Order: sequence, then structure tokens, then C-alpha cells
Amino acid sequence: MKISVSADMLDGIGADIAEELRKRGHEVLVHGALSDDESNDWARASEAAARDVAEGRADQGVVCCWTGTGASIAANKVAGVRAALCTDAYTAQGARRWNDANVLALSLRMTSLPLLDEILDAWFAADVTDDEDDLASIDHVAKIR
Ligand SMILES: O=C[C@H](O)[C@H](O)[C@H](O)COP(=O)(O)O
Repeated sequence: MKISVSADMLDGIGADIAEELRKRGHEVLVHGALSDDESNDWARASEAAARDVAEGRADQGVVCCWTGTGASIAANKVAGVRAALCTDAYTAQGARRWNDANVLALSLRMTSLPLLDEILDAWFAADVTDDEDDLASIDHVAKIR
């Protein structure tokens, strides 16, 4: 898959996230502190990754900041993006399955490398539900303005 990744700093898993995705065979686009971009603040970096997803340059995104909150808030402002801040594998699986999340938001502070591995395993293994009620909820969210 093509994954667009952003972080506002290289602290914590910021130094590892792009390589962890490459190791899994993904093609990685980078933004913010992971790149030569001049704008490496969490708002602009996360927006750039989210726009890659919304505009088809990437299949999915991973946006990171120290808490994960700013990155997720910024990504969710981009139409067509469903960013989910995930702190564990179960949440990541649920975000894909029940929310059809297309952007994974992570806290650089909270996410250890082993936890990142578990979260990515769960995220990429999960399929979107075929439950009609969940699909209707996903569709409803898409229409919220
Ligand atoms: O939501 C915001 C993020 O957690 C930032 O990573 C955090 O604010 C730290 O950014 P700075 O070092 O620029 O204050």
C-alpha cells in the first residue's frame, strides 16, 4: 500500500515510524519532521498527509504528534478523511473494522516500538465490517457538515 506519514518531531517513535512501514512492504510518503518540508508543525504536517489520502496520492495515512490529538484533529478536518487516534491494537482493529478509518493517528509519547508493531499488525489485518448498521453509521458520518 502507499502510506502517507507525518510527524512534527523525531522524538519517540517519530524516528522509526516510516521505516517500520517500509519494513512491512509499504511505499511511504513523508511529511513534517520526517521530510525536508519547511512546515513541520503538527497541524500542517498532518494536513499534508491527510490530503495525500483524500486526493488519492496515498491509500492510507499515519499522522503523529506528541499526544496524537493535534494530528488527529487536523487530519479529520480534511474531507474524506476518517482519522482515529489509536492507543492499542484492539482500538486500531476497531477503527478499521467499525469506522473504516483511513488515517491512523498515533501519540509519539505513548506508543512504544512493541506497541506500534501490535497496532500496525491489527490495523493492516482488519477488514471493514459488512454489518449494515455500522455501514450506515459510516455513511452518516460522511454526510456530517
Ligand atoms: O497536539 C499537539 C502535539 O502533541 C504536539 O506534538 C505538541 O504540542 C508538542 O509540540 P511543540 O513541541 O511544538 O510544543
